[in-house]
Amino acid sequence: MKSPPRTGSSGSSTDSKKVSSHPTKSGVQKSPARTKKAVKVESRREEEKKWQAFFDSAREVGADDATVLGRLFDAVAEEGSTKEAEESSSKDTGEDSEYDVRGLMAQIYQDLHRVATVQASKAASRGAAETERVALGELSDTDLLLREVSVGVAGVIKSALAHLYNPTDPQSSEVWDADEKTARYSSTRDDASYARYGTLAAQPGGWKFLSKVAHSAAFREAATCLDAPTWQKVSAGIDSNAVSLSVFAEEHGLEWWTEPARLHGLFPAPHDDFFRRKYKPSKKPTPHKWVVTEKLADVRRPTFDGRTQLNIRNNIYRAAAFHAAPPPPHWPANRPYPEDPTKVHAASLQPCLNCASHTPCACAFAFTRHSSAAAAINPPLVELRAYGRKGVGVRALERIPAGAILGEYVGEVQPYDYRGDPVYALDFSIPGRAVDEVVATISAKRWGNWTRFVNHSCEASTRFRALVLGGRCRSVVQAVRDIEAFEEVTVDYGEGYWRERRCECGAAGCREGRKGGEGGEGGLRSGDVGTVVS
Ligand SMILES: C[S@@+](CC[C@H](N)C(=O)[O-])C[C@H]1O[C@@H](n2cnc3c(N)ncnc32)[C@H](O)[C@@H]1O
Repeated sequence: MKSPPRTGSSGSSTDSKKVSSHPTKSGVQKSPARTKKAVKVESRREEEKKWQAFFDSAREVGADDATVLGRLFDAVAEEGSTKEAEESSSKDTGEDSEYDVRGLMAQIYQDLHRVATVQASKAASRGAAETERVALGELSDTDLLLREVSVGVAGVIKSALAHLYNPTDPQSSEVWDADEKTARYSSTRDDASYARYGTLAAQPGGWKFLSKVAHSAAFREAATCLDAPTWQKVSAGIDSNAVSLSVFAEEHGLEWWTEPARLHGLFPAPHDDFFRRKYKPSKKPTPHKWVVTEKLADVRRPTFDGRTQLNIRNNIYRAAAFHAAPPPPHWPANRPYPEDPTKVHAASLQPCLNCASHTPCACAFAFTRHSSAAAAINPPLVELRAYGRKGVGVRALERIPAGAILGEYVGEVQPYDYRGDPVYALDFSIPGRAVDEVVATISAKRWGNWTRFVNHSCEASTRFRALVLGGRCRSVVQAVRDIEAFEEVTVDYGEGYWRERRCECGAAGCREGRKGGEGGEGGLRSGDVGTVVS
């Protein structure tokens, strides 16, 4: 970021200092705690993998609900007996075998994202050929997945209605049959999920929330399969993230109202109030439009200087902003000025990340969530969230692996000495040249994307990296280590940024603690922002 302001996006030439120069990164002070934590995280990941594989097999295309549930129950029973054996041996090591609530929560966000994406691709491909195939009974994987989801959502809503009609006797086998609009006997009435869904629906805004979260298979499976104490923990997680989950579903364009609308006639007053507003099919998804407030209880739009901050995909260059500006001291002699400094002029020092060409090319980032291609942006599931005195920050909603490029830092391209943005201005130097050879400023105070909200930490989880792609010089945000789900994503703004400000990152190695000490403010050079650990 601009240190008071001038720091800089890191150039490759100075990439590797921070980790080794940071005492706490050596792991010496923290190693016992970290080791224990690492073991726990690893076993949780293994557990996650196992469950994912098993959910995938249980959800194999074409399996009907009864089959899927049958497999789930079998697997849970099997899991139970293995766990018992594991628990008796883990007592020796003093480790607990707690249910991974965090992993489940992350899976719910992933499920909602996946369904929204599949719905969107389905909507985009709706055409004569598709209609014909469906008429012929040739259902695609997408159709089958969406069908499975709507059956699941309808099941959740009907169960919640059943609880509503008969809440007092959870063991009663008389249930409300939504299709026949009558009470009938069911062998599944003792399924705890009725009361669990019913309780969620009974809260203010509950039907709407339930209709959204019901799109997650992990949520439905948890509500059906978990024992009471575990469900209590899970529902606490769901309750405290209800606003976040709800906004996430909306922002990703999840079409959540179809099933409740279809079952509209079953809702008794006053619950049918829920349908007063007519929901329209989703517009374009608009991720990162809202900030979830600190207690995760509400949302607001992000603002700066009283104006709403808006999202863009690419840098905005206005030639007029450069006409009166002097050329930067480091502007290459063989290049005309003014000119868009982010453009590759004739031959770039660094080759294109994708095609290795040094001359301008037409490559573009592949926006693919789990691609390992060098030129892929893996847009992570993240949300904007208020973090106390630090203001808006970014919360990871899934685990992000080290090395992933998370996004490009974009904004308005301004001259190198621009002073109109004291907060979001990022120094921009040509990739391959020294980071302090600043040739432009990327100002994101009004236009930008979620990366502008990444707060600083002296033990950051990402770094700024300057690179060339598709005839453009770019600053991207790249993970320098694995980032856990629900952890705040942070970056190091560089020493200069904090010379006249107070860092509140709270990291053990925070430079704030060294200020005024033994003159320890030196050390890291501007833009010296860590190395990728992969
Ligand atoms: C690039 S912005 C990050 C987004 C910003 N928090 C917001 O609300 O829009 C940088 C500003 O965030 C705040 N900030 C970020 N990291 C901080 C930290 N570690 N300690 C204190 N304030 C921080 C400071 O106000 C800083 O000028």
